Amino acid sequence: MTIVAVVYFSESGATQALAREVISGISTVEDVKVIECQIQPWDMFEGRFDNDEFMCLLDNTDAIVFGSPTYMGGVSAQFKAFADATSERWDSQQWRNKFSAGFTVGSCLNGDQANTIQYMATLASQQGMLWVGLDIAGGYNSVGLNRLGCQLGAVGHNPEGEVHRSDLDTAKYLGRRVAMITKACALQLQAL
Ligand SMILES: Cc1cc2nc3c(=O)[nH]c(=O)nc-3n(C[C@H](O)[C@H](O)[C@H](O)COP(=O)(O)O)c2cc1C
Repeated sequence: MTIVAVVYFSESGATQALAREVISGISTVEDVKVIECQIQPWDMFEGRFDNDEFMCLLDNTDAIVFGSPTYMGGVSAQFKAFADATSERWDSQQWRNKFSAGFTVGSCLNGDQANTIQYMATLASQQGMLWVGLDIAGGYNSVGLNRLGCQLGAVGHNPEGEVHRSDLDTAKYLGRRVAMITKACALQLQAL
């Protein structure tokens, strides 16, 4: 069975709302199992992410979707601590050829969310993973998906505590896209 994990940090729930949409998009694809992995404050020890069980779960996946709020134009410290912990998989390129994608949310309409997604794509590349962006031209979707025009991943705007409906739907679309691509290619990639 194809397994897709959604790894995210969320403090006040907006990134979690996007994560739940990504998960619901993944769940629309038959024979794909989804695992929700939320980075918790108690996973941090002296500034480092330390949760072996969490990391081992991710080892056994075909794809990992990353999520973080945008903090000061980048990922949150808690997500970065998780990213730093993946360095233990880096030297052996243990996560090579897993698919990956990313989502984020900020309280500004253009609060440098794209920079957060760019970092996630860099992390994925460092791990030899394959990045899946959006195949939706911003402003050209009949139901308003990708209204913020970021094709590298799903970006949300959370002006007053609630993520815009169209951004939630975009996250769901991205989850389904990752699941479909992963399901179609995972076996061939494992053989490489
Ligand atoms: C320390 C900090 C830095 C932030 N920096 C940004 C930012 O650079 N751009 C932005 O649009 N929003 C920024 N925000 C707003 C958060 O991204 C926004 O509230 C988001 O919805 C939080 O996600 P969460 O509800 O999953 O915790 C910042 C919030 C905090 C607490």
